[in-house]
Amino acid sequence: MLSLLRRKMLYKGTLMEISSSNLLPLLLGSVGLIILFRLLQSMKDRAIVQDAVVVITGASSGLGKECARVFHAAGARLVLCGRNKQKLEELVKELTGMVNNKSKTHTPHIVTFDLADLDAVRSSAHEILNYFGQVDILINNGGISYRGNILDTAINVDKDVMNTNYFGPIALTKAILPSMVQRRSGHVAVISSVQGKIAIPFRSAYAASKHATQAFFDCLRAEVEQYGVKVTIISPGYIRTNLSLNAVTGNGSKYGVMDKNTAEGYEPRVVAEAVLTTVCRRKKDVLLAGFLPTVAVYLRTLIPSLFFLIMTARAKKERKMKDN
Ligand SMILES: NC(=O)C1=CN([C@@H]2O[C@H](COP(=O)(O)OP(=O)(O)OC[C@H]3O[C@@H](n4cnc5c(N)ncnc54)[C@H](OP(=O)(O)O)[C@@H]3O)[C@@H](O)[C@H]2O)C=CC1
Ligand SMILES: CCCCCCCCCCCCCCCC(=O)OCC(=O)COP(=O)(O)O
Repeated sequence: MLSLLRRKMLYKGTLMEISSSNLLPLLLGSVGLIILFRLLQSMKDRAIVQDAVVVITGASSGLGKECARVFHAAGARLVLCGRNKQKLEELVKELTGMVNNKSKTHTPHIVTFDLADLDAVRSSAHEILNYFGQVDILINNGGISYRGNILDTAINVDKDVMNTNYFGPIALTKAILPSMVQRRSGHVAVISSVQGKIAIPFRSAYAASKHATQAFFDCLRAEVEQYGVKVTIISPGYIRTNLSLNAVTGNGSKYGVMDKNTAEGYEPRVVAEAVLTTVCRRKKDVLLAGFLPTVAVYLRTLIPSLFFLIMTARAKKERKMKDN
């Protein structure tokens, strides 16, 4: 007992010595080590992406556009997908005009198709494979949101949202997957949402499409791991993009409002960089959200009755605000 006490004092004595005379060099050394570690990790990430064929859907705006910037800078051979050819061409112009001293960069290739048109999705996948011979990383990002009350929403709106957010991405994945399995290599990433893990009122079609996405890609991960194909699901909270402006309402019209939550959301650049590191580090499932949404996700699993109460109160509050 006595010897233990003495050792403790000695330990404390050493600490005191360090804190009084050597604290600054120790701190500087630790910071230096952290910086070196980060630098080595980012070099490793770049090496994975350098020259890789990376397909990004929804590359014409928001998160997809930012992912294009980040992956291009890291040296990827990009395939930029979307419906708007002009916007994609402007992005290619911007990317090819960028000066990059860190990586060898490539001129991106454009493929236009509507994710809701499954035949177009399949033929575009074949076009990409014919052109590049392979896809190393597929980033299923393109999507649309929804604002509406279930009672007033036409079933065609639910179908449209499901086609764009779920059937389109899974059709693209299924068309590209056999070539990945054959090569015993490839990575499928999907941008889901916090709403793929919890359902919030007045987002039924969107939350349903993201829950389906989570389920499909969880199944896929388990099924293709043995073939060397990796699957990553990224579920962000609000991001400052045009998502709410482009959202569809219950009667199929455009919502056209920049919501406060969206405007105050994450910078797309921050999320795009997280997508790069998440994919490079082969993470399986990543929630990119603040404190409250994270608590809400845990609450949904651990105390569902409380979560449902909170959501009912939220629906009541939102309806009241709309009525006033
Ligand atoms: N912003 C946010 O708060 C959050 C967004 N997300 C997810 O991030 C992803 C990207 O959205 P974000 O950047 O925010 O929103 P944007 O509206 O800015 O971008 C959506 C992209 O998807 C494309 N797209 C939409 N519909 C179709 C379609 N039918 N066929 C082909 N492409 C289509 C658009 O291309 P175009 O119209 O030019 O064809 C556009 O490039 C989505 O999956 C979204 O669910 C997840 C969590 C939070
Ligand atoms: C301390 C205990 C309190 C616990 C309270 C927890 C309940 C808080 C509710 C939080 C709800 C968060 C919703 C987040 C939604 C989100 O981030 O969605 C991302 C999107 O995909 C945005 O799409 P949208 O079209 O809805 O803008």
